[in-house]
Amino acid sequence: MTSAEAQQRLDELRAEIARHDELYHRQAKPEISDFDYDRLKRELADLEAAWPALGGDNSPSRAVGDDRTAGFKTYRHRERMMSLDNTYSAEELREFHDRLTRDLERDGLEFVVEPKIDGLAVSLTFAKGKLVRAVTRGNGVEGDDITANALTIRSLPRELKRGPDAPVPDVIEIRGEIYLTTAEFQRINRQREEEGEPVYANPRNLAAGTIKQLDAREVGQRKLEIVLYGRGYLEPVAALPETQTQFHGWVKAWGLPTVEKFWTVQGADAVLGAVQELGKLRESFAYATDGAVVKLDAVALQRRAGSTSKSPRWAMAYKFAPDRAETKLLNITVQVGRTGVLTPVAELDPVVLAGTTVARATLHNRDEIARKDIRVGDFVFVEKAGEVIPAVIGVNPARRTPACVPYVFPERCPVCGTAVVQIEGEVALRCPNLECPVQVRRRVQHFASKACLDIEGLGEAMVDVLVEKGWVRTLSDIYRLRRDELLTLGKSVEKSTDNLLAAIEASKRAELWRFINGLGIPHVGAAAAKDLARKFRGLEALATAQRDDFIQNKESVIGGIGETMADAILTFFAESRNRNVIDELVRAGVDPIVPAAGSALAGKTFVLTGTLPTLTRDDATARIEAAGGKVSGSVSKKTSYVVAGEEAGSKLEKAQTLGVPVINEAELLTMLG
Ligand SMILES: NC(=O)c1ccc[n+]([C@@H]2O[C@H](COP(=O)([O-])OP(=O)(O)OC[C@H]3O[C@@H](n4cnc5c(N)ncnc54)[C@H](O)[C@@H]3O)[C@@H](O)[C@H]2O)c1
Ligand SMILES: [Zn+2]
Repeated sequence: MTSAEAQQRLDELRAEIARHDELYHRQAKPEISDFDYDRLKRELADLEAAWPALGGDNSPSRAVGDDRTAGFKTYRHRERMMSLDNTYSAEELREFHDRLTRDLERDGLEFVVEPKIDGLAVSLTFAKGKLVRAVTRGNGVEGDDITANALTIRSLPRELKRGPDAPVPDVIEIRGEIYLTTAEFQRINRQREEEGEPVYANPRNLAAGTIKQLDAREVGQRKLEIVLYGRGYLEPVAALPETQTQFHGWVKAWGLPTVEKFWTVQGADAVLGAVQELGKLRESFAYATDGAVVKLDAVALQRRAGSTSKSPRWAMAYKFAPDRAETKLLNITVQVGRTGVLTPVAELDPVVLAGTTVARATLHNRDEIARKDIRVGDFVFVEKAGEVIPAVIGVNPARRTPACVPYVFPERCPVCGTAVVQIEGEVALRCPNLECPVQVRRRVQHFASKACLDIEGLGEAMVDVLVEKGWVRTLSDIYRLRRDELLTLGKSVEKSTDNLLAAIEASKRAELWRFINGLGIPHVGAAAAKDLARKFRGLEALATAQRDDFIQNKESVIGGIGETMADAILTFFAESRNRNVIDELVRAGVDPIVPAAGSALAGKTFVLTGTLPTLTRDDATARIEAAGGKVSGSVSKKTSYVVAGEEAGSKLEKAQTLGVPVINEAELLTMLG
């Protein structure tokens, strides 16, 4: 390789890695597997080592991947948050051990082997034992302040337990990982699938995407968890633990969630033994792990070993390679979701991967298939790591036969035949036909479901029948169902038909937010629907809203409705057919209940705690009561909201344990209108 060639490859690699860093850390939407990413990183490191003259001060090999995103205040860590050097090779793990033995001139070094939790790094600051702040890693120097979102984590204590076994320092940054359990990951993905939204590829991406939502109430609807294992800044320095093993004991004594298991061992063989044991045990852990972290146990030795610009020299991540198998791609099918998104799915010759039989795998979208040139009849590599959804990562070109022709993505919806479209800025292709039977079915099912109009008797099976018969093509058709037609559905359906028609009739007077939720606007869930109902007080007003009804000077006007949601709402109603749905619903007699003006808070109970920035307690109470709400002194399950200010105390804690929504003064003022 000439110097010019090396330079060219370096430039390519640096650009490519920077792009994947952005996708992974900031957008939580990686395009390639960690394994492939780590390979690119390794190639870069090797090239940089071979060509030290070819610069690279700004190289991604020198920096920590940056997760900072718009909408959050940033906060400077008192001590930097680092990344870890990683390897997939046992041999290199040995070299790490031998290097430290040499550098520290000491035999029989002790190491701690911990699970490497595949979540999102977070730093918690406790001052005088109280949790005051949660911050993401960011660029290592400063991160996003996600305190409000972290407070939705029920297993996170607000205060460190004091006891004889663990001194509570004046100030300490405790590092750990925010994650989603496998069960919660699957629950959310199932729901997304039902709603025709793309599913998340793994729990890590979903956790990362969740913690960066701007509405803490939306975050609270996904059950995030946390585990703590590391230490940042600490004051006074005399309170430093002697070993990492001791620190784990403290974390536990303070009452914080700790890693499920760790090993304290001596020598390279024992380290590898522990890593192997972890490899077997990790399937039983509540969180996804992508490897082991091996750390020098003695804190004094850690300090002697020091760190590079990016990672400590006293620790190393050993990553487990994902399970990979080769199998034949029998077919590609295309599914249509509620919002019309077309998702290609690989139908595979069944193969065993990471302990389960895999017969289908996601192909993401048209661009992915084209980029990897995946063809029906190819032998493909399928990969699955832990809880990750199996994915086709590429083809084996050596086994391609001439009969395999390039895959042509359907230009028409496989269900209704309408020409598909691509919305600007999206990779997905959609069937734009709002009357497409699959979409109609999913939309009507959503509209009638418990979270929306809650129409009894209009379950998924019934909706299927109505759509199949052609009686329901749009939401408003529900309100035009004919008794005589329904009676043709079978014998002795008279009673159930009358019940169904009565339930449908009653739903015309449901609360406004239920209709808003029922429209199926992307990104708009129940919490947002309630905010929108309070603000717009009618379907037509919402349908004709302008951008500045949502966002002014880049600031959100309606608490809880950020830019993504505002755009989704405007795009939705820019489609004339969606606006027609509103007109038709109104014409069909739909007349949602809107809380009367001046009683915006009717039936709601508030509890105030802490000092609010501008309102006194009496002011706040008077304004809540004027709007028809009640103010109570203690938090219970019946409390609608806790309004928390500076130095909020036990009431805030109680609200969090009971799952009562917590709002700040600004959100209260928005509710008051
Ligand atoms: N697929 C992609 O496109 C893509 C892009 C960028 C990064 N990545 C992946 O992200 C990672 C790189 O990011 P990184 O800098 O966070 O490195 P890393 O994840 O390899 O290691 C550092 C992180 O490990 C975490 N960690 C988990 N358990 C730990 C424990 N017990 N002790 C200490 N730390 C622990 C910490 O949050 C720490 O920040 C790599 O795994 C890489 O594969 C993937
Ligand atoms: Zn269609």
